[in-house]
Amino acid sequence: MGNILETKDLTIRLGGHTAVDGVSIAIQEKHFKAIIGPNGAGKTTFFNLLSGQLSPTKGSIMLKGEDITSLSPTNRTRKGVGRSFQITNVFPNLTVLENVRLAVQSQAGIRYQMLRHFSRFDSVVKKAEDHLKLVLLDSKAGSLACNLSHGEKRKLEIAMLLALETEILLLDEPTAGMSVEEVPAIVEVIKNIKLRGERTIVLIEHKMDMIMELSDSIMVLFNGQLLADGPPDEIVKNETVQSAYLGGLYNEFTA
Ligand SMILES: Nc1ncnc2c1ncn2[C@@H]1O[C@H](COP(=O)(O)OP(=O)(O)OP(=O)(O)O)[C@@H](O)[C@H]1O
Repeated sequence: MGNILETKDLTIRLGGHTAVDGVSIAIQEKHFKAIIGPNGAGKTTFFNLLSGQLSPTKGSIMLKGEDITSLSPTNRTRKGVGRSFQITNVFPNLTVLENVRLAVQSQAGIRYQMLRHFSRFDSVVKKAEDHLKLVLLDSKAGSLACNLSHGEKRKLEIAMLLALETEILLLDEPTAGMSVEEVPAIVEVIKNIKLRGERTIVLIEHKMDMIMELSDSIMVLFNGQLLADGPPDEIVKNETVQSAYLGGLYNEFTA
């Protein structure tokens, strides 16, 4: 399978600091890549560059061979690069199903005026229900989004991201802020998405057991630079990576 996403010498300076420094990677179609690195390594900044929230100082981003470096986030989503919604994109006073339905509707480009006939759009509802099943949230379809637990809200965000039907999913720490009990469910959700084999997934995470279980490959950022990129078993044995983590995240890395 060919590369779906590539970066070449991707670099950004922020406030006099090079947050991402000359990163060149290639991600194959349907691949599951994790991005790890100590706090401040540049992981989120790298994601912001991929999704278009930030523009690089130098370098380029290619999607299936097309240069998308100067495209807006919306246009990148249209082309197939989807990033998980933040809680702020969720309508708190709509039900879970209505939130996902609106995301499906926006992807399908159905016009606002047609919203009143929305219940007739069986296929839209069906798609929304499928996405909710995949994220194990179908039992909460009728609940108001504001009444969900933190973990359930993260699942809803993922369902809304799935609704955009992008080939690439960028998941930025989906377990952030979750209680220990909530984590296995989100791992299950991401595993389900992976098992469907339809998407390329790029995941930022700190939880090493989750990364080891899900990833085809792991890239390690350190001080904005690409320290290593390879299969999980190679990465955990990599001495440079181990010593980088000795700086403070050693326990996390070996957990
Ligand atoms: N807007 C900004 N202006 C100046 N510096 C920034 C800005 N955004 C990020 N940085 C700096 O860039 C570096 C990389 O930050 P980034 O948030 O990408 O790291 P990270 O690997 O995602 O960290 P964490 O694991 O803590 O989320 C940090 O030193 C951070 O302070």
